[in-house]
Amino acid sequence: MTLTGMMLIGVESHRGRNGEIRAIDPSTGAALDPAFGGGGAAEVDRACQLAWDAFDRFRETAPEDRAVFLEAVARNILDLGDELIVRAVAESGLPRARLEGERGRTVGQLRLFAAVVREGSWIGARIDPALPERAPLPRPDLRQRRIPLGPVAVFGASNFPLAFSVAGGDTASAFAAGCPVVVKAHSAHPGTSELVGRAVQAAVAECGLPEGVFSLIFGAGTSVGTALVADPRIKAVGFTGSRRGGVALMEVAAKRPEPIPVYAEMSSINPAFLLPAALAARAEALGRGFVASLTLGAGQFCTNPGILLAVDGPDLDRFVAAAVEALGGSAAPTMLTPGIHAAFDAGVAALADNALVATLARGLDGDGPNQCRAALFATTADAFLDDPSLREEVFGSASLLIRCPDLESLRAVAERLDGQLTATLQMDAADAGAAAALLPTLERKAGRILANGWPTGVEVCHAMVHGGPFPATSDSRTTSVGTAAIERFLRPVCYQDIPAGLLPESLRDGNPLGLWRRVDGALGRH
Ligand SMILES: NC(=O)C1=CN([C@@H]2O[C@H](COP(=O)(O)OP(=O)(O)OC[C@H]3O[C@@H](n4cnc5c(N)ncnc54)[C@H](O)[C@@H]3O)[C@@H](O)[C@H]2O)C=CC1
Ligand SMILES: O=C(O)CCC(=O)C(=O)O
Repeated sequence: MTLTGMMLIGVESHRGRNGEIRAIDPSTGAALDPAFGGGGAAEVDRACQLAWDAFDRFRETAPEDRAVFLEAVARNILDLGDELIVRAVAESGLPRARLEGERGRTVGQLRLFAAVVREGSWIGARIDPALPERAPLPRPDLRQRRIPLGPVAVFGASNFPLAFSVAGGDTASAFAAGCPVVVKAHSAHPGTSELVGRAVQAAVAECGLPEGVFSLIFGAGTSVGTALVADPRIKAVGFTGSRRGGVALMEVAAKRPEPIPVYAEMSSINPAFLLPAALAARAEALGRGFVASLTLGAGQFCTNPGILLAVDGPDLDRFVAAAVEALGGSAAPTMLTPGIHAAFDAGVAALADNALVATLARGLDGDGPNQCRAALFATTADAFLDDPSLREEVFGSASLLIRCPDLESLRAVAERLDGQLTATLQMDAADAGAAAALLPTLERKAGRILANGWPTGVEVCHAMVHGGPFPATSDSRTTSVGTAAIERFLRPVCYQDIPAGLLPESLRDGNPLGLWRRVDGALGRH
């Protein structure tokens, strides 16, 4: 498919006139063709109007029809074949195998949400039949279901050009809920975005859905994203990116005459606790495992293990020696964009220049542009508690070890951490007491707590929580990965004494959709 550099507004392809966006191949620094025209207020207005016009029809599509649509999107993405992977490699610097895996995850997510839509429990049907004879007051007939919020603005993420981008988890979960989607493409991968966007656009047409179910807009600065979030027809936002960008969009959403929810996944340093018995038993293996997780994908995961906490002593020294050796031999992969590379270098330089921080190891230097030279630093618990700058995320393969005098101080540091996507316990049976003492703190701080693994690698499943208190996300009540992500885009409506003919199918007597429903308090397929 020839890339056109055009935005997709409903069924139309539309050339933007607000400046040009060109992808950069970060491995060479070369600008890639074609130039993509940036959008403006007119395109945002048109896409939002189409999305609004599509909403009432799309939200009442039968579950089977919506599932078929999600599956069509998945199939069309696969049908793009190698062209998609080649373009994504060129625009992101990520290796082919990683992008092939990410495509599999993207398609798998869409299909999983198709299964969720068919299964139907997301509708949350509840029925409390009327009790006309109840004394002293009769009870009316009350029926509840959940409906989608409305059109959703989705911001593609730079670090997952497929799985967190145009047809990524935010879009899949919004479609599953019945929300039209307007995507603001990430300017780092406009070609990948156009290809996937065309796959979605084609699926909308194939399934006979209203054109406004999907639009894709480009924009180099912040104005397109700001206008989108401010638009009164947009009712929720999905975002993965920087804390600054996420907070800016939260403010735009909060200042609207009608504020809307923003589900922003932003910044997390993902503490890993190396507990004493685990260190004593396998310090060297832990050191190597940690470096493998830290350097995976040039550390460009929001789940990257950015700080380590352990009680100081000879076992920790063994861990450090193994980690230093592994990290010292680690190659320098290409980072996603020149901007992300510059931010990484600045973050590493700030740590290296901090008088309270020691540099333990640096990875191998690269010989091309935008390469990530991994870094491991160490500091003390007191220094970490005194200097808030040490709690900031350095996006890329950089991590800070906090040497604590004892378990009590390790807990005190944990207590001062900001909200996190993950918290990791490296523990053996003899660490159970220390782990139990940490757990209440970790539950308050993190969305996912894991033992004896590393936080990179997020399973897409029903029980996953990829979320957490601020600044990990803007709303700790939800997840952006896994089937529970659909909850973000739904709200309950109660129907009181509404005549049977006007009730939605999901709430009708006889359960025509065969849903699990809570009837008079009892859950069943009735
Ligand atoms: N924690 C995480 O998962 C991630 C964190 N990052 C961090 O973000 C930095 C920059 O990377 P990007 O991916 O470009 O993220 P970004 O937050 O700068 O941009 C993401 C998207 O939001 C839009 N945007 C940003 N600020 C905005 C504003 N004020 N108003 C309206 N729209 C706005 C951008 O145009 C882009 O489409 C990285 O160096 C890294 O520190 C990046 C990717 C993932
Ligand atoms: O590792 C994953 O699957 C998710 C990571 C993520 O959300 C991110 O890096 O932005």
